[in-house]
Amino acid sequence: MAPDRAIRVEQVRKIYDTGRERTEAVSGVSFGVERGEFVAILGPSGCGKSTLLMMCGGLESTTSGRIEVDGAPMTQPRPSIGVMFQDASLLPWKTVLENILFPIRILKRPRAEYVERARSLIDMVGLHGFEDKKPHQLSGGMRQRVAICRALVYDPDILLMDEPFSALDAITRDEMGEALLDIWEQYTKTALFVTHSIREAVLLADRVLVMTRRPATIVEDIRIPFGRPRPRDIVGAPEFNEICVHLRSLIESGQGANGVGRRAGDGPVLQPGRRGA
Ligand SMILES: Nc1ncnc2c1ncn2[C@@H]1O[C@H](COP(=O)(O)OP(=O)(O)OP(=O)(O)O)[C@@H](O)[C@H]1O
Repeated sequence: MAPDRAIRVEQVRKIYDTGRERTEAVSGVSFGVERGEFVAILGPSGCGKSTLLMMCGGLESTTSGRIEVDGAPMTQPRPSIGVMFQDASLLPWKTVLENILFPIRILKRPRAEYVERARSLIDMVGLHGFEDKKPHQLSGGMRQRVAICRALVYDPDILLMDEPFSALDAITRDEMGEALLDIWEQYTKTALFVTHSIREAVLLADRVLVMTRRPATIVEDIRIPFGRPRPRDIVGAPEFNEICVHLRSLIESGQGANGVGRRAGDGPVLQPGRRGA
């Protein structure tokens, strides 16, 4: 395994068997994520994206295949992996600061060493002055900002995010995308990010994996040609739009089920670099 490969997924398959019903959610998926890389997973609803993410976090078992994180088989959750879900799931009786510091308590780390980091994350996501508020006093976007801080406070190497902004309105969602870009530029982590939003995937990611309908396989692995720091106005560039259109057509066609997928290393379908990104 390449030393800078943070996540390696090899021929992973997942069948949910409830006794009465067998559902093949993921079928023979393979990919790698380099250290410091931000990889988005896009695909139709119900295709198995969350299942794949949970398996990478050790929160769900694989039926067959292998997942390695930092070179070791992934069998159970680890402190080096932070997770963030669609629902912020904050503790309603705790303040913003205490919610952010909650993982420190769970991991039995010395709280005093993390308070400053928690406060700087709070500032970074624009929540300065809200440290002592309770979740019900915050908007949905603010709660998700708290959840980002909570996922990052103990400095995990890898962040797994499952549609973290999908419950938000379009404007707040854009703001959250920008907040995440800001954070990324300061604390580069390895990230696996599940989203339904093509635009969000192209704005945030270094690579986008496009999945087919269930059982999910990867139909395309495309490298996003925009560097970092990523200009916020990139969303208005014709090339940005061109990539989005291409991804949309792939998802809508649902093509590739049990077929051969493309990898970023195979050469970009769009060859965007040649268009002077
Ligand atoms: N615990 C479970 N038991 C049985 N079936 C499950 C379980 N979790 C998920 N599934 C099934 O596996 C399939 C994939 O679900 P998953 O949540 O991974 O898809 P998804 O792509 O993340 O969906 P969405 O985009 O709608 O959130 C679905 O058919 C779902 O019903």
